[in-house]
This record gives sequence, structure tokens and C-alpha cells, in this order.
Amino acid sequence: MLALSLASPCVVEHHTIPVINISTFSTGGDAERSRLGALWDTAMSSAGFAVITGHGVPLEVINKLYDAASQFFAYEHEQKMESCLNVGYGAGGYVPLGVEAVARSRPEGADSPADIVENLVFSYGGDPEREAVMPATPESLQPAVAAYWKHMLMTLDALMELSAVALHLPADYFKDDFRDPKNNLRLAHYPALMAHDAARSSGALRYGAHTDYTGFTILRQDPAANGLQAQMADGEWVGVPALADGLVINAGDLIQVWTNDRWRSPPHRVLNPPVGSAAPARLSLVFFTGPADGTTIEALPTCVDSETNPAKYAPISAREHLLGKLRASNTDTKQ
Ligand SMILES: O=C(O)CCC(=O)C(=O)O
Ligand SMILES: [Fe+2]
Repeated sequence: MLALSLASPCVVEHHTIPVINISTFSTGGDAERSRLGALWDTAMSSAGFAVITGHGVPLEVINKLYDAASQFFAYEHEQKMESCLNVGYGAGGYVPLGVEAVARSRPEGADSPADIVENLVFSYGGDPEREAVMPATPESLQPAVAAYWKHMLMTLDALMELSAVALHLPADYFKDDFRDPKNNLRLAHYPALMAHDAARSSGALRYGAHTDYTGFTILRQDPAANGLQAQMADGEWVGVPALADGLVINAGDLIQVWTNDRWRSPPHRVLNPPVGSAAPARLSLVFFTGPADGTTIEALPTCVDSETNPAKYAPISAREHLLGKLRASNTDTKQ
């Protein structure tokens, strides 16, 4: 089917990102669960991206985090830097503009400029005792992170069960590996851009082309400012719809390795709005997920066959894999 690009109205796209309503997965009978599983398998095998609706995360929970994060990013630079660990992206806390260059995580992007983004990152559910940094203000931030995280865990459980059904594995196949999952919440603020902003003419993107490193990413794309594009297997870049009631899901590298290339970890990027017109700020709520650190990632039993489809990757622990990616993607790689 042909569809007009969201990013550029002049470009005709040959692919589209599937939108899947998963509301009947938990309550439906076997036939309905298999139907959704088949849709999921097709989405992850082709685009590696889908937009889910009917996910059950209340809009109020999403909006509270969006509002609290917006308040944080509106603070003066000095105040935000009080939450910065100065160790690059990956350790938690505030990461100012100029530090992250995500495209450097791929060999073809080794010389990429820094992304036009600042981040606030959490790794432990917003628990002030465990987070490396939990900003004291705005006061609404900590409870908003904790509530959002709780709903992300429920969404993650549903996605892993849906994936098991899609791959013809027992529905609880991933339960043990996700009892103590390794998740991160990245609040990503792409500042408003002036019509002829210097960063834009230097070739920098809001977020350079990359793949995500671990399991599924659950992304709340700003409904007021799209810009996310996914790359299809034939090289075409396709706009990912920013639906107010949708969550964008994409498979990360560990999913591709785990499924022995049955599912794709697709490159994706956040384009700048066209030069010449001012662009509003954009705020993404990005929840990266993955199995427990010690999980060995090797071809799932339904994705490998010693004769017809041998394993393509050497086994690797989830932790080793993530550390390698993080080392490559900070502008100061010594950190
Ligand atoms: O902000 C977005 O839309 C995408 C962010 C992203 O790709 C990421 O955080 O890995
Ligand atoms: Fe990403």
C-alpha cells in the first residue's frame, strides 16, 4: 500500500508501520491470541516496528510524566547540571546537549556530530534510594516516574507474552528471564529549533541513525511533534506515526540475535523539521527493556535448526552486549 510520508509530504512511501490493537490479547481465547501473535510476528519480521493501541496505560499517567519532564527541562542549565554525573550517557541522571552521538554506535556513523538532544535517565523505577540521581524538583517528577515505570512493566510483560505466542513458544517462555528485567527510562528533550539554527546546518540530527541495543523499546512519541523514522530492509526510511493513544514498539539488537534474525532491529532516527521554519520542542518518553543482566542470548528454539537455519550469532550475555554499545556511543569514549 502507498502512503504519504509524515516527515515530508512530497515523498511517497512504499511501506507503512503497522498499528496493532492488543486490547484483546490478555482476555481473548486461543484463536484471538494466535491472530495477534501472527500480526506481531509479521510486524517484527518486516518493519521491526509497530504502534500498539489498547495497551492499557492511562493517558493521565503518561501526561503526568510528560508534564513533570517538561518542567525539569525548562530549568536553567546550571540547575539541570546539578543532576549530571559527568560520565556520559548510560549511567543515569541528566545528560546535557553535546554529549550523546548515538549514530557513533554503528561503524558507518563513527564521525557523526552530537545529537540535538538532552536526556534525563533512570534505571531503578524512580526509587530515590537506588537511582544514581533523582532530581528533587519538580516534586511531581519522582512519583510520575514511579507510576509510569509500573505501567511500563505491565506493558513489557504483555509484549513478551505476545512475542512468545508469535514465536510458537509456551506463553510464559520469557517469564524467568524478565523477573528482574534490565530497563531504563530515557526522558529525551529535543529543544525547540530556530528557523536557521547552527546545529541544523552542521548536519546534526535530533537523534542520529542507530539501532536500539537490547530488547523491545516502548516509546511514547510526542503527538505534537513527530519526526521518528524507521529504515526498512530495502533501505527506505518511513515515518512512524505519533498517535495520541499509541505506543511505538521497536525491537532492539538483542531481539534480533535472540530470534536468529527472524525479527529485525531496524535503524531509526529523529529528523529535524525542515530548515527555514522554527520547530517546537519535542519530548519522548523512551523505555528500553531487556532481560536480566546474566541472561545468555542465543537462538530461541523455534528460530534455529541445525540443518536448515543454523545459529548466526555466538551466545552473549545481555550485560556484555549493552556495555559494548554504550562504550561506542558517547562523544567522549574515554568515559
Ligand atoms: O525520540 C524518539 O522518537 C526516538 C528515540 C530513540 O530512538 C531512542 O531513544 O533510542
Ligand atoms: Fe532508538
